[in-house]
Amino acid sequence: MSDIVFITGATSGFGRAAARRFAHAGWSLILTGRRAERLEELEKELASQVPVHTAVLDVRDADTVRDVVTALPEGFRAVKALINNAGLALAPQPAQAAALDDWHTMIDTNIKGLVNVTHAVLPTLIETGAGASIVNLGSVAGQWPYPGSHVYGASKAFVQQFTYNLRCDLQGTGVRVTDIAPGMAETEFTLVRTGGDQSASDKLYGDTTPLEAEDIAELIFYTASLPAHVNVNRLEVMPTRQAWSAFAVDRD
Ligand SMILES: NC(=O)C1=CN([C@@H]2O[C@H](COP(=O)(O)OP(=O)(O)OC[C@H]3O[C@@H](n4cnc5c(N)ncnc54)[C@H](OP(=O)(O)O)[C@@H]3O)[C@@H](O)[C@H]2O)C=CC1
Ligand SMILES: O=CCS(=O)(=O)O
Repeated sequence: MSDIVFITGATSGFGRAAARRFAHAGWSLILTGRRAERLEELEKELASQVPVHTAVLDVRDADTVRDVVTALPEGFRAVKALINNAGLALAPQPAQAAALDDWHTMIDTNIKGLVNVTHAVLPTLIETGAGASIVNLGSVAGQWPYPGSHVYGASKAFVQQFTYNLRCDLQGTGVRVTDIAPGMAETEFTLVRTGGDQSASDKLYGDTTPLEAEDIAELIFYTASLPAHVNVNRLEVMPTRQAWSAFAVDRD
């Protein structure tokens, strides 16, 4: 029987690229996200290669998360890797100009959503034992502050600390936990962050060489397919052409 991976946010970006990477390696796929038509397209693309189960899932809805996990069909229950990828940034403006709703949406998705899915899948991962993995998508924003990151960066700092704390509690179960923290990667991320501003997205990723979804998918797959005794705690990765900036000073 093939290994089984459960991916949140499989309809775009890293999640969709990860689905293709795991399929290439012969894993069975549980693909989730809110956009049903995208899930159908991906299922059509990959179902000739590997068994695929899709479920429309908003990670913010803890009851639905629980139902989807409980209702996994025979052949998809023994999950070996959970890829907690669903997430988003909103409100690129400074904190003082951001809408409270946008802050709540980031907290509900990036923190509570990730917690909802982890809590629901954890018993299965513990049953799987040695070689099982949780791969959480954090961000460089969880470690490094920058203007306009406010709640987004703070939500990713949660992801890092939750990852480390899970490691402590799961010691002895065989379940590995990793925080993958990418820098700038060209996906639909900036389109979502800017409320659909394609030119802002093109500008951010233009005239440089950002990471691609496939780069992160490769790291996700690598982390989850290492020998069972190896746990990558955190992987921070940037494009070669991205680095940190200087401290900002307010002058007269
Ligand atoms: N691109 C980047 O520069 C970086 C991104 N990240 C993180 O990587 C992860 C993936 O982002 P990326 O692929 O770039 O962005 P995309 O916008 O391309 O993909 C985001 C995915 O998350 C899903 N998603 C969003 N909200 C929800 C929700 N409430 N319930 C379920 N699924 C949801 C979307 O699916 P749907 O809309 O169908 O629900 C989509 O599949 C995110 O956690 C992001 O914060 C981290 C560092 C860098
Ligand atoms: O998480 C995404 C990368 S960044 O926009 O915060 O640099």
